[in-house]
Parts: sequence; C-alpha cells; structure tokens
Amino acid sequence: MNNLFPIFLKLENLHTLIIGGGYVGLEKITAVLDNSPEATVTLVSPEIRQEIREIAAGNERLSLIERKFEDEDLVEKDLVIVATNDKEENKRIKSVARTRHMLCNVADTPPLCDFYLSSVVKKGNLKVAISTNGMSPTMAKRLKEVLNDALPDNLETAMEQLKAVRDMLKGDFAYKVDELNRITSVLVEKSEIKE
Ligand SMILES: C[C@@]1(CC(=O)O)c2cc3[nH]c(cc4nc(cc5[nH]c(cc(n2)[C@H]1CCC(=O)O)[C@@](C)(CC(=O)O)[C@@H]5CCC(=O)O)C(CC(=O)O)=C4CCC(=O)O)c(CCC(=O)O)c3CC(=O)O
Ligand SMILES: NC(=O)C1=CN([C@@H]2O[C@H](COP(=O)(O)OP(=O)(O)OC[C@H]3O[C@@H](n4cnc5c(N)ncnc54)[C@H](O)[C@@H]3O)[C@@H](O)[C@H]2O)C=CC1
Repeated sequence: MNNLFPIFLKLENLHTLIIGGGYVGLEKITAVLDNSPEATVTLVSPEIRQEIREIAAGNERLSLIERKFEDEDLVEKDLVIVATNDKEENKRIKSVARTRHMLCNVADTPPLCDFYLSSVVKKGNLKVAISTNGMSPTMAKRLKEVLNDALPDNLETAMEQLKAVRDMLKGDFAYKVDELNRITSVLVEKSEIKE
C-alpha cells in the first residue's frame, strides 16, 4: 500500500533549502531545476561539487553558502532537502525543521522524510510522477523510460485542442464535465477485436 499524497509544487513561489553539496545534493538540485527552472534555492555545504558551482554560476536564483548548516539557515525557507553524509546531523536537522513545521526530505533516511522526490515523465505540459513508496528508485527510473517511450508525442496537440474546447464551452460545470467526457471517451473505449 502506498499512502503518499501526490501534489505538484510551484517551486518558483517557494524557497527551497538543500543541505549538502555532494553527489546526492547535486542529484537533488538537478531534479529541482529540471522540473522548476525558476525555483529559488539556497544550498549550504562546507564542500560543494564543481558541477553545482557551475549550475549556480548561470543561475542567480541559486545561492551557495559554503559552510556547515546552521539552524538559522531554515529561516524563511519552505521546503528542506537534507543530503549530508552525517546521519546524526541529518536527523537533528529534520527535528529542527519539524518544530518549525517545514516539509523536509532526508535523502538517506526514508522514515524521516515528509515527502519523496519522484521519477518524472515529461511530454510538453504533461508530467507524470512515479513513486515506488521508497521501495526501488531504480524501478521508478526504468518505468519512467518505459512510459516516456509509450506515451505518444502528439499529446501536446491533443491537450491544446481540449483546452480550446474547454475555454469555448458555455454552460454550467456539470454540462462542461459531460461534454469533455464525451469528446474524450474514445481514449478509454476498449478496442473491439472483430473476427
Ligand atoms: C525514498 C527516496 C527519498 C528521496 O530521495 O526523495 C529515495 C531514497 C534512496 N535512494 C537511494 C538510492 C538510489 N536513488 C536513485 C535515484 C533516485 N532516487 C529517487 C527518489 C528517492 N530515493 C525517494 C523514493 C522514490 C520512490 O519512491 O521510488 C528519484 C526517483 C528521484 C530523485 O532523487 O530525483 C531518483 C531517480 C530519478 C530518475 O532518474 O528518474 C538511484 C538510481 C540512480 O541514481 O540511478 C539509487 C541507487 C540504486 C537503488 O538503490 O535503487 C537510497 C540508498 C542509498 C544508499 O544505498 O546509500 C535511498 C535511501 C534508502 O532507501 O534508504
Ligand atoms: N536518496 C538518494 O537518492 C540517495 C541517498 N544517498 C545517501 O545520501 C547521503 C549523501 O551522499 P553523497 O552526496 O554521495 O555524499 P558526499 O560525501 O558526496 O556529500 C556529502 C556532502 O555533505 C556535506 N556536509 C557534511 N556535513 C554537513 C553539514 N553539517 N552541513 C552541510 N553540509 C554538510 C559535505 O560537505 C558534502 O558536500 C549518504 O548518506 C548516502 O548514503 C546516497 C545515494 C542516493
């Protein structure tokens, strides 16, 4: 059973703090910026990988702080991703974040996470997020590749046309729902194999 509640965040409206500038810090900042290029992010870490420095050089919304995490770094942040290699400190940071009611991901300790990152399939405006409930990130990554190949590339055109219909439809909410369901019913009809 997967009890996670999926949501899609507008990270450009929030301030994300990433703690740790190693491999995992790089993986997380890449995931954040691939999805939300205009996200405001601060990364704090005594050692920061060169790849992260290069990303920061070309992105004024990404600030780097070159020292160990201090509790004050949490001030005015909305979301925290903890990726240091110090398990005890990760745990302590999580407990401080909790007292401040901030949402926190501790990359190396799933039970301490308030949210998980997902594997993401992207086709224009369409985005499909995959979670294995922490069971196998590798499976999530592979499924992303399978879905990416399986989903047709012309979905964007179909979505644009449906948006145009949606904007044109007049009438109450129930009428619009009925009409949009009718137009798209072909997508879910089982194909009948005639002998
Ligand atoms: C719980 C979670 C918390 C979180 O990080 O949010 C978590 C935890 C851990 N990951 C570990 C390992 C790996 N993680 C990846 C990759 C990804 N990990 C991601 C998410 C998540 N990872 C969350 C659950 C997601 C879900 O429910 O499925 C993805 C989807 C998103 C992203 O990170 O952007 C991204 C794929 C993106 C893509 O390409 O599509 C790979 C594969 C690779 O890099 O190729 C490996 C090595 C192989 C393996 O172990 O499978 C370890 C063990 C560390 C150790 O052994 O030391 C832990 C800790 C533990 O499980 O204890
Ligand atoms: N969730 C995931 O996808 C994965 C999680 N992990 C786990 O994540 C952890 C980090 O792994 P790596 O990035 O590979 O390690 P790393 O050694 O490359 O990087 C650790 C970084 O944390 C920084 N750091 C240490 N103490 C700090 C502090 N007090 N404040 C701020 N920054 C601090 C270091 O300067 C370094 O930049 C490990 O425990 C690893 O097991 C590993 C692989 C995948």
